[in-house]
Amino acid sequence: MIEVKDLTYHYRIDQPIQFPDFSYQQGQQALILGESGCGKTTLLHLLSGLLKPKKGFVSIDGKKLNGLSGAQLDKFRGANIGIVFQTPHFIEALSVKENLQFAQTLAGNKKDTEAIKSILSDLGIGHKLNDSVKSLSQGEKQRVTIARALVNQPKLILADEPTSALDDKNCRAVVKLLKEQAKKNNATLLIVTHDNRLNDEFEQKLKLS
Ligand SMILES: Nc1ncnc2c1ncn2[C@@H]1O[C@H](COP(=O)(O)OP(=O)(O)OP(=O)(O)O)[C@@H](O)[C@H]1O
Repeated sequence: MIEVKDLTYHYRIDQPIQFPDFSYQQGQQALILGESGCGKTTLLHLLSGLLKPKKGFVSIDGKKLNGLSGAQLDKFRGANIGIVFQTPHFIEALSVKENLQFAQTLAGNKKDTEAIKSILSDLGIGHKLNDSVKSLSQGEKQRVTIARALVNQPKLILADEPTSALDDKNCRAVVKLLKEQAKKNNATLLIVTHDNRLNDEFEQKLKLS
């Protein structure tokens, strides 16, 4: 489903970041672990095509991201990849529903309020549908971030440190939600983190150094 080979990136040419080769099948769930600064966010941006590798490739469903133009990449990402970013960012002037509808439109899909209601209800925030995102608590914002990553039923879900700011209870809840939602859609789930609390939750682990 996803394959990474010879992947190298650098922000400064004298400081290359090399990543190990790996591949995961459709529906697999894995943790990508590593200390702060080792390149986790960089890897996630490479996997989603937000950064272009200096060497090597990322291939998703047999399609090498390097070969796609900017516009093709945007479309491919919208249709196939859901990203849970480290810090939630929404269009503040819009409601939860409108933010999620916007994500559907961006991916080239029709607005589907029923699908939005269903995901929000799975995430325990169905009653927040028409609320302004500005009015949400941090934990609720985190759930809307997850909802936005899932709303287009992506084949691949990438999450960047989704639990590092959460207490133990919410940490367990967010991991459970991500795993359940990925399973429901048979999506591949990759979580990059330095949160060791997630260690026991996943059989598949990849360590970056
Ligand atoms: N825009 C940038 N310009 C220059 N260097 C950068 C940039 N972004 C990241 N780096 C450097 O690249 C390395 C990897 O950064 P990255 O953010 O991928 O690490 P990380 O493992 O996600 O860290 P953390 O766990 O602290 O978020 C770090 O040394 C960082 O300082």
